[in-house]
Amino acid sequence: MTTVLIIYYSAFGHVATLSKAIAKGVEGVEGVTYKRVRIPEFSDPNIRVVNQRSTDQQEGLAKHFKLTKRIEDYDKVQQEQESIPIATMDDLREADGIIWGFPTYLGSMPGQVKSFLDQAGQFCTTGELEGKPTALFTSAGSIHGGHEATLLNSLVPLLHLGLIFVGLPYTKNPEYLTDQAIGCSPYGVSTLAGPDGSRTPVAEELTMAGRLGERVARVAKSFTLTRPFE
Ligand SMILES: Cc1cc2nc3c(=O)[nH]c(=O)nc-3n(C[C@H](O)[C@H](O)[C@H](O)COP(=O)(O)O)c2cc1C
Repeated sequence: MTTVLIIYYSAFGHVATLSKAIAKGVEGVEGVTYKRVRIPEFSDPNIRVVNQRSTDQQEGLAKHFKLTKRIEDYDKVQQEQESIPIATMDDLREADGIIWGFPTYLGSMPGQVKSFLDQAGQFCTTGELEGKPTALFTSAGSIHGGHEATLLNSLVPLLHLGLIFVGLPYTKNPEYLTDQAIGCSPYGVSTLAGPDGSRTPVAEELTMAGRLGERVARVAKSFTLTRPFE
């Protein structure tokens, strides 16, 4: 059996929702299963972004663009995810394919994810992840907030690890060829949380998320059978 690892960090649940849609796509491929794990929050509460704003800011841009929603929402999402296992280095070793998901923070990956990836730096020298297919998904506050930039710049560390990037091609994903503000692009899956975080992933984004899972699953299965890099 081929196993695709879906590894994610989510503060307010948008990325967690996408991870479930991706899992459905993976398990739709015969002979492939998935393991869904989460990258943990920083153990020091003082450096968690969610704690930066203890009171609502009612002035200027902060009134419109709420980077962090209410702490109650954050706590609820974290509780819902308690049953999801914490990601380990062995999860990466054992997977035949790896799909990474995280919110867009300042047009890039959150520190929690970078910190986890830095631990995985050991695999640059051992080569244990080389040749495994990989893909990315993210959530951003706004259509112009850098979801595509995040997917693109997050590819860099994955290439250092020798992973083989799988995107989301045009002909199979006509939904993103639109003038409507929805996520997803050739670089991977994305959703838009909205400036106040109230938007949830729409049907088109969830459909494309499933297709990305399916695509990685097909490549991983094929690599498992043919072992092209051995
Ligand atoms: C520190 C921080 C930085 C953020 N930076 C961006 C950004 O650069 N662009 C953007 O569109 N949204 C930005 N956001 C909004 C998040 O992307 C949004 O809350 C996220 O998509 C929600 O995903 P989640 O529900 O899985 O946590 C930022 C949020 C935080 C907390």
